[in-house]
Amino acid sequence: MENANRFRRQTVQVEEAQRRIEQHLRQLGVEEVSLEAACGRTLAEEVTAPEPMPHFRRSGMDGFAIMASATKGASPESPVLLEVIEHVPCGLVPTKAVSPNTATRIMTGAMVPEQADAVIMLEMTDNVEKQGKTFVSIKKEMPSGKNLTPIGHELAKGECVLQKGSEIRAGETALLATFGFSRVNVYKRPTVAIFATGSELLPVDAPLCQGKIRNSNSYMLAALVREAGGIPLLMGAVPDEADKAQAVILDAFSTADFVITSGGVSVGDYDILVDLFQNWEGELLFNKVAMRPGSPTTAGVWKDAFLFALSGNPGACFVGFELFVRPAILGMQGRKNKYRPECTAFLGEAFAKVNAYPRYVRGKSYVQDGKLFVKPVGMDQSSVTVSIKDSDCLIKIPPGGKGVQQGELVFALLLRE
Ligand SMILES: Nc1nc2c(c(=O)[nH]1)N[C@H]1C(S)=C(S)[C@@H](COP(=O)(O)OP(=O)(O)OC[C@H]3O[C@@H](n4cnc5c(N)ncnc54)[C@H](O)[C@@H]3O)O[C@H]1N2
Ligand code: MOO
Ligand SMILES: [Mg+2]
Repeated sequence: MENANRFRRQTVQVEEAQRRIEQHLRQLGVEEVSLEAACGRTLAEEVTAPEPMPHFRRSGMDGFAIMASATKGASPESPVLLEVIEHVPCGLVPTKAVSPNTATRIMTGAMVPEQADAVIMLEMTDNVEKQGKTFVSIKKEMPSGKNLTPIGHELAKGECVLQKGSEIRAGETALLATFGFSRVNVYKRPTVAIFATGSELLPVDAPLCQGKIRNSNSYMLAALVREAGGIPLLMGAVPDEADKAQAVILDAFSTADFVITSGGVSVGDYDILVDLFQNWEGELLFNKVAMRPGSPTTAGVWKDAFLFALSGNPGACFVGFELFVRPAILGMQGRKNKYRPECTAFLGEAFAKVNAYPRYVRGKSYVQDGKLFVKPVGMDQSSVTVSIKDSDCLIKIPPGGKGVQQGELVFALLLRE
C-alpha cells in the first residue's frame, strides 16, 4: 500500500496533546508499603500530625535550664549563683521543677523541667562547689525562651503535614518516621510494556553487523519509566511486519497500564504503527504534534490503557517521552505536579535554525552572574543519541523568525531538580 495515502494526520499543539491525555488519566489503586520502600512513591492520603512536633519542651543546647527572671542583673561583676538540682540527659523526664534559686543541668534535645523558660549554654557558665553543693554561676541576663523549643514549634497537632499526591522524598520520609508511620499508603506503580519496532534492531548483547543497530531506545525508555515511578516491562523488538507486530503489541494491553513503542510512526514503507492505529478498536488521541523533534508522535487509549507510539529516532523518542509519557505515568500515580517545571532563562548561545514548529532543544543549564542561562548541548538532530546524556533541560525555541539570538530570553523545561 502507498504509505503517503494511507492516513490523514491533523497537527495538534503540545498543550492540546497533553490535555487530551489528561482527559483519559485514571488513578491506579492504593497499596501499603514500608517506609523504606516509600521513597520516590506518591502519597495516597493526606497526613496530619497525630501529635505536636516537638511534643515536649526541648532544650536547644547543652547547658542549664533556668527561670530567665532569675538572671536579672547578672553580670561578670555580680554573677547569679543557682543550685544545680538535677541532671537531665536526652530521653529522661525531669523530676523537679526549677525555682528562682535553682537550675537543672540539661543536654541538647532533652526535656526542659517545669518552670524553666530558658537554657543557658554550658560555655557561658562556671561551676562553683560550695558546702558540698554544686552551683552554676551565670554572668549574663538571659531572655525568656532562649535555647528552648516550645511544644508544636514545627507543627501543631492536627496540622496538615503532607498533602495527598506529593512525592515522598527525604524530607517527607523524615516526617513520616517522626510521626510513627512505618507503613505508608501510596499509589500503585503503573506497568509499562516497552516495545521497539524495526527489523534493523539487534539485541543489546548481539555483535554488530552491517546495516543493523542495537536496540537502545527500549533501554532508554525503561530507565525513563523507572525514574517516573513506573514498572518497565522490556518486550524486545518486533520486526517491521504489521500483522505480527500488531498481535504482540495489542496483546500487551492485557497486562500493562501503558504500552510504549518506538519507531514506525512516520510515513515510511515499514512504519507499521500507522497501520495499527488505522485498524484498531481504541481511540486515537493525536497522531501529529506541532513540535520538533517527535512530530509523528502518536497516542491512543484502549481498554483503559494508553498506547504511546514514539518516534524511532532516539532524540525524538526522548522528547516525546518527556512531554507526554512521563506526565501520564506520574498522573496515573496521582502525582500533583506531573509536568516538568518551566522557567525563563537567557540563551547562552544562539540557535539559528528556523523552525516550522516549536523546537525542544536538548540543553544544559548554568548560573552566571546570578542569572540562569541555558545552552544547546551540541548535536540536536532527532537521530542523535549522544547529546541526550548531556541535557538537563529542553530549551523551547519558538517557530518562525530566524531562531533565537544569544542573550535573548527563552522558556526551558527543567529535567533535573
Ligand atoms: N519522508 C519523510 N521521512 C521522514 C519524516 C517525514 O515526515 N517524511 N519524518 C522524519 C521524522 S521527523 C522522524 S522523527 C522519523 C520518525 O521515524 P519513525 O518513528 O517512523 O522511526 P523509524 O523509521 O522506525 O526509525 C527512525 C530511526 O530511528 C532508529 N531507531 C528505531 N528504533 C530504534 C531503537 N529501538 N533504538 C535505536 N534506534 C532506533 C532507526 O534505525 C532509524 O534510524 O522519520 C523521519 N523520516
Ligand atoms: O519530528 Mo522528527 O522527530 O523531528 O525528527
Ligand atoms: Mg520511519
